[in-house]
Formats: sequence, C-alpha cells, structure tokens
Amino acid sequence: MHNPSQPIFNSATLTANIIAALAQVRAQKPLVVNITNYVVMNNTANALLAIGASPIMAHSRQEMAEMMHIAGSLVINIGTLDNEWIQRMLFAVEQANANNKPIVLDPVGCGASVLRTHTARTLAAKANNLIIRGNASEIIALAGETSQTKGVDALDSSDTAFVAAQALVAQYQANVVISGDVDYVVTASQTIRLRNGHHMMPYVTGMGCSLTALTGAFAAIGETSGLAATAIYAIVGEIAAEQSTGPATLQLNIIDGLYQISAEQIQQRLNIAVVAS
Ligand SMILES: Nc1ncnc2c1ncn2[C@@H]1O[C@H](COP(=O)(O)OP(=O)(O)OP(=O)(O)O)[C@@H](O)[C@H]1O
Ligand SMILES: Cc1ncsc1CCO
Ligand SMILES: [Mg+2]
Repeated sequence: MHNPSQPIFNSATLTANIIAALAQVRAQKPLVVNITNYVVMNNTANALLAIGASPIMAHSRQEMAEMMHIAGSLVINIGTLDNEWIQRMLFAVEQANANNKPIVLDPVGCGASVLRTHTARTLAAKANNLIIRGNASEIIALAGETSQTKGVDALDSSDTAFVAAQALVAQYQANVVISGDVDYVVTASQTIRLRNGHHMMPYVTGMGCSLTALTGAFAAIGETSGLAATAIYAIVGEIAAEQSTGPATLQLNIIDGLYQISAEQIQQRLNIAVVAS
C-alpha cells in the first residue's frame, strides 16, 4: 500500500497501487464514520456504498466512542456548522485519535466565515493522523493566505493553492488533496498532479464532499495519501460526464460509475505525474 513517507516516481507503480487499493476497499468494505453536512448526507453515503465501503452517518457524543472503536476512519465535513456540531466534531476527533484511526477533514467554506476558518484550524490541530481535502480556495484560507472564496465554491485555481498545501503538510503533519480543474495530492515526500475529472462536476453540489468521504474509505484500508480516492473519483466523474446531459444525470451516473469502475478504465484514463519530491 502507498506509504506517503516513501516517494514513488514511477507512474506504472502508482497506477498499480491505486488499482490494488480499490480492490482492497471492495474486499474489506471498511466502515467509514461520517459527521457531514445536511446537504450531502444521502449522496455521500451512496458514493461510499457504490465504491464498496460501508458508511454510517453518526453525530451523537453518546455513541462516538463505540463508533471509533469499530470504524476504519472518521470523516469530518464542516459544511453546515453550528456550535453543537463543533463540540461533536472535536469529541469525535479525540475518539479517533484514541483509537489510532485516520481522520479526513473537509474544510467546507473555509475562508468564507471566521467560524469556518477557526473551526477547521482547531480540528486540524487536534487530529493526529490527518488528511485534508479541500478545493483551492479552502486550502489557501486554511493555510492563512488570502483566498478569493465567497462561499463553498472555489474561485482560485489548484495551481495557486500549491504552496498553501505544502504549508499545511508541514504545520499539521497532514497529507493534503487540492481538488479542482487539476487535482494535487501533496505529502511530505512528494506532490502528484492528476489531470482527470470534467468541467461539469462543479455544477453538482457535494462533488468534493463525496471525494472526501471516499478518501475516508481508502484511508481505512491504509491508503492515507489521498491519491487513490482522488484519482478514481476524477476518472469516474470524467466517464460519467461523457454519458450525462447535465448535472442531474451526472450525479446519478457518478454513483453508477463508482460501482462499475474497473482496473482497465483506470489504466486507460489515469493522467498522473509526479511534479515535486
Ligand atoms: N473544472 C474542472 N475540471 C475537471 N474536474 C473538476 C473541475 N472542477 C472540479 N473537478 C472535479 O470535481 C471533484 C470535486 O472537486 P471540487 O474542487 O469541485 O470540490 P468542492 O469545491 O469541494 O465541491 P463541493 O464543496 O461542492 O463538495 C474533483 O474530483 C475534481 O477533480
Ligand atoms: C452548498 C453547501 N452549503 C453548505 S455545505 C454545501 C455542500 C457543498 O459543499
Ligand atoms: Mg467542498
């Protein structure tokens, strides 16, 4: 499995690892515990099921210790925050840490309000085994740089978030995925660029939230770089968009695509390059 501390320069090896990780998710069906936003709960649960994982949306403090005992990973998405949710998220991170479970953080709307920026930073600082997945504007804001965010949609390009992602890797000992027209997977040992996906994807809400949830599924089987989820999701989105007349059919076709995606399609479509190490 891809160990983020060991750089891999060879695209064929990276591709083989992504395919192996997919097989492992499908075989192991890891339990992914999600504290996520009201907008995307149903769709992210369906995305996790379609890839072969086992989702549970759980929010209560009363059950979180038990959940983190049996979970493969914790996904925290701050999309529809309020004070009660923040306390639940902090407690869940503590429980994940206590059980050595990887945590995936989606800093939805980071930079759009002080509440979101502050909460995302507090959660990131608390999490031990962390992967951050956000769009370019969120990654830039989380790192304390000036982003152009006006809500949950990115107004910055992935290329401009690169330095911010490297700063987050150092600050939180995290792995960072920047999604957008181009996706970057940034770890302490290397940066990988993926040129897959489709320009129709941002016309469906929660596309990034589903990617974050899938990142949790792969983290649960030990692929904690974020690479496999990011690569597979963008390829699925690309194939699905080619079969879709608009955002509504795209949303459905992505769920079908996650269920159907094959090793051959990954081999044929993956556009991957190591850009820094
Ligand atoms: N212009 C684009 N071209 C190709 N793929 C794209 C484009 N924009 C987004 N994507 C793909 O869409 C997926 C979600 O990324 P995006 O950056 O839109 O997430 P997000 O802004 O966090 O979304 P949300 O907050 O609505 O969940 C990724 O797989 C990414 O590769
Ligand atoms: C639209 C929206 N608002 C809060 S969360 C969310 C889903 C996409 O991030
Ligand atoms: Mg998002």
